[in-house]
Amino acid sequence: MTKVAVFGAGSWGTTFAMILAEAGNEVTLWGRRPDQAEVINRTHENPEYLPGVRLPSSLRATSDPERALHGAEFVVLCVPSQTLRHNLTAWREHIPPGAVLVNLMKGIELGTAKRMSEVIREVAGVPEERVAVVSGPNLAKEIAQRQPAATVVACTDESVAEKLQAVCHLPPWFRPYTNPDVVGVELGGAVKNVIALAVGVSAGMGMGDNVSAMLITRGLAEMQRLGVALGADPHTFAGLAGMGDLVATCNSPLSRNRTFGENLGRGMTLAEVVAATKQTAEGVKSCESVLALARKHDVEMPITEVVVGVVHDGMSPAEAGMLLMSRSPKPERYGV
Ligand SMILES: NC(=O)c1ccc[n+]([C@@H]2O[C@H](COP(=O)([O-])OP(=O)(O)OC[C@H]3O[C@@H](n4cnc5c(N)ncnc54)[C@H](O)[C@@H]3O)[C@@H](O)[C@H]2O)c1
Ligand SMILES: O=P(O)(O)OC[C@H](O)CO
Repeated sequence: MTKVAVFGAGSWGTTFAMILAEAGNEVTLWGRRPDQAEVINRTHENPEYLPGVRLPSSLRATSDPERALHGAEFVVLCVPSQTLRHNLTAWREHIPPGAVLVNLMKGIELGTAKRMSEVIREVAGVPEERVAVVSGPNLAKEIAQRQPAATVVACTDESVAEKLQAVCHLPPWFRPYTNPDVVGVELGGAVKNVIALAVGVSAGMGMGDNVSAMLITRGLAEMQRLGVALGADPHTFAGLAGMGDLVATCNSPLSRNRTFGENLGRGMTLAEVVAATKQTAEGVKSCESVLALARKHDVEMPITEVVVGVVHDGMSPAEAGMLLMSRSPKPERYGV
């Protein structure tokens, strides 16, 4: 039995912990509130994030990081991206030597423009072969309701990726593929949230499927351009962690990022949308760090530019649309 600690008892952390427990691992789920851990242990439900979903009785919850980490071979991290550095700094002294740290988060750190695996390596002081990423079209609510899903497990050490793949493989429900391209898999997850905000804004403005297809396809081009500049394999973006997640997130009413954008497109103020958003919409903060990364590497990301404009700089959705549609005409494959 493999011992796994999952940090973050929100929608995805709880769902992934459920998959791991049902796959036969010994799983401890850490949440920051003791009352939440107590409710999970007593009722086998996480009513705040996954109401009505029965969790495996073998899944234990705790708010004590040392207890969660004791003997863990895999340490899965699933807190909001902007809180990772602070949290991991507090947890690192209890991480067992040799444990593999697994990133489930889809954000880029504000201020440093670092990917989550970079933050993990830096804070925990572990080499790249001990850091893995899991990312793909994985809307937590669908998976928690036992709809089938596939994902990508990435690690530069393919034997580590294969071990993690085996640990979270749960036929016929959850199917992980491996990929050595950590940079591409991680960027796919972060950039698709920014594009989902744009698609949401257009939907909120009453635009139809041509507009969303245009944003998804040109969003993919932005994602790939940035990825290639950062050394990713361009093929990764045609896979589950690129196109797959982009399509799922941009089209789904379950997506927090798409919904956030939709509310802005309908004319709600930023403050109203923030107040209406109860869960983590990573693109709202990460659009700024994705843009910083693009500028640092001299990569053009026009959709990301206007998303930052609308979300943070008071640009109106109509103005954003005008700016995108008034750009100079180009061949489709210009700069990818
Ligand atoms: N929900 C999904 O469908 C899904 C799927 C794949 C990946 N992800 C990614 O997983 C990550 C987590 O998302 P989620 O959906 O679980 O979010 P969520 O909003 O459902 O849950 C976030 C969890 O983090 C906790 N939290 C909030 N602030 C914290 C802090 N300062 N310190 C410690 N814990 C804190 C919350 O209490 C909650 O338990 C995000 O990066 C998201 O992009 C989500
Ligand atoms: O709800 P979102 O927008 O955070 O998207 C959830 C997942 O990342 C989809 O794969």
